[in-house]
Amino acid sequence: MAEGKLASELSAWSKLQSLYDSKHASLSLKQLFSSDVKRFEKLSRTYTSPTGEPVEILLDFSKNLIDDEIFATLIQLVREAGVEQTRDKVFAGEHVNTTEDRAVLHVALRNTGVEKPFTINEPGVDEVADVLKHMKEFSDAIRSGSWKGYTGKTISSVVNVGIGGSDLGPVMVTEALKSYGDRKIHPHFCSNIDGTHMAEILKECDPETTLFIIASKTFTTQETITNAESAREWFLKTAGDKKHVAKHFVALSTNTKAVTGFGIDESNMFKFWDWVGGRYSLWSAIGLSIAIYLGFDNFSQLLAGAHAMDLHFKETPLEQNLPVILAVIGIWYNDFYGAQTQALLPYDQYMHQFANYFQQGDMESNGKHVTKDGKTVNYQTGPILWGASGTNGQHAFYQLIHQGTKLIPADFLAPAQTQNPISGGKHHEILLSNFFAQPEALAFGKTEEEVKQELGAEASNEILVKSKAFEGNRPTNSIMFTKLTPATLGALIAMYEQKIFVQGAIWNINSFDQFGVELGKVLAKKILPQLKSPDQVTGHDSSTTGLIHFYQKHR
Ligand SMILES: O=P(O)(O)OC[C@H]1O[C@@H](O)[C@H](O)[C@@H](O)[C@@H]1O
Repeated sequence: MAEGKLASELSAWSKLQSLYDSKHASLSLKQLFSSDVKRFEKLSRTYTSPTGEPVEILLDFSKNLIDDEIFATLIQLVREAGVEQTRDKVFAGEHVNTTEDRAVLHVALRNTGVEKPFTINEPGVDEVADVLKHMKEFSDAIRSGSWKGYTGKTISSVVNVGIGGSDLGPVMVTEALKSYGDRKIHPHFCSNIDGTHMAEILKECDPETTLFIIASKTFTTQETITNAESAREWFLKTAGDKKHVAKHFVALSTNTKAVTGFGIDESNMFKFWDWVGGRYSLWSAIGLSIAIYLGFDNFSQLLAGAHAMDLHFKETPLEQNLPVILAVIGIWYNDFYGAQTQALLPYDQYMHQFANYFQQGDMESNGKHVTKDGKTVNYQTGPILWGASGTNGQHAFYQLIHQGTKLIPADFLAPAQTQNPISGGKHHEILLSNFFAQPEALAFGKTEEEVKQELGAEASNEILVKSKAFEGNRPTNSIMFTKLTPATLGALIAMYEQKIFVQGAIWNINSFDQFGVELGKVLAKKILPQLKSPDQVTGHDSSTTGLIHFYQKHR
């Protein structure tokens, strides 16, 4: 076990460096495939959910710049870094979030009412079932119409007011599982402090039929509290009496005092615990808007799908373990090839928020340069994560992935079955043909010879030949699943969560704090009162002062 060590001090790390040095110039996907007809068989894994609804996920990682020796050494790195021991500490409720002295137990949120639950003894874990029950009762009441607004009408708009982890998960999941949603209920998500966000949402809502869910782990986040106050002001303008707030405002939080201070009744508060990180909280009470929109059964399926992936992650040998494989492939490019980014490219329109969601999940978790022992790392940590849904990305940024100067490892994801087989399934076949074609083109490219053959008479135009050639050898993972069901989505999210965990454990950083977001918040609070007049603008550099003065002149 590697406590206290930088990843670069591990012997597998040095071995990977020398493998990179000796092999990278000659590693060719074309050659790797032609020399081994069983490459796909060897370098792909099928996940079958060990519990719950049947979920099948195929991870094909054969189109990566690895051979047997590199893959084995990457797995050795996981062992040497003590990832399995750290994983077991997480599941045992040890305080692996050391800077905040907290357990990290989002796995406990999806561990209730499932087959083969883990035994986790941490205060609060025994309350999970009660909160889920409360969420079920409440979401059922909203959906059935038995919960009435202050004038006796049923609820038709639900506005989740939250930001970061209290927004992105519900936004992504309600979009991804829209085909399971109740179209009589319109979900809205207000996150930005920009008044435009709330103002535009309120234009679509009626105070008599709108429920506001104030979602904030801390209940101190400036954006959320300000948005919540404005929503309450808007509501009271019509409703008049403050007693009506109880029918239209509920809170999701760990902070009872601040919730009741805001005027929300404790019985309308859905609690969670400090061992739930914001970016891992969609499984908690933060998922209330999901449960209302999809129904509690679908929400439970989402949780059960994630639990099944947790079981796989905890119990499957490293070489067969999906999150582990994704993690080490990512490290290979991030730390040895110098790749700066990682693209997530789902070929499913419902997943159009997936990359946005994991921008917080990955970048807030692993955007750290200090190890758990306070040392500064001498290697790259978290990648820049980005992406968009296919085929839209193809017509926008794929040019750079295919022919640009940067190496962009990319995960392609797609369902075998569409939820919308319009025009006899024609759309889905076209979509999937693109999903299959892009990784193939990226891996194998097109030689100048092939271009010349195609060009015929124009083949003597050397510039054209060079411009039309694709060098290939650009790595991808392809991830296919049967259909985007709630359980499948739960498994996919958990798979990436655990991938992020494995990478953080190898880099020996704390993936569960986020102090990097604090400084800007503090400075903004200092600046806010200074905006009133130019003579109050003090204590800044000339650039910041100049910008504030410009605003004051033109407001
Ligand atoms: O849920 P809260 O407490 O309002 O926090 C919202 C977000 O606040 C941000 O500052 C944090 O970086 C996120 O991790 C968090 O999700």
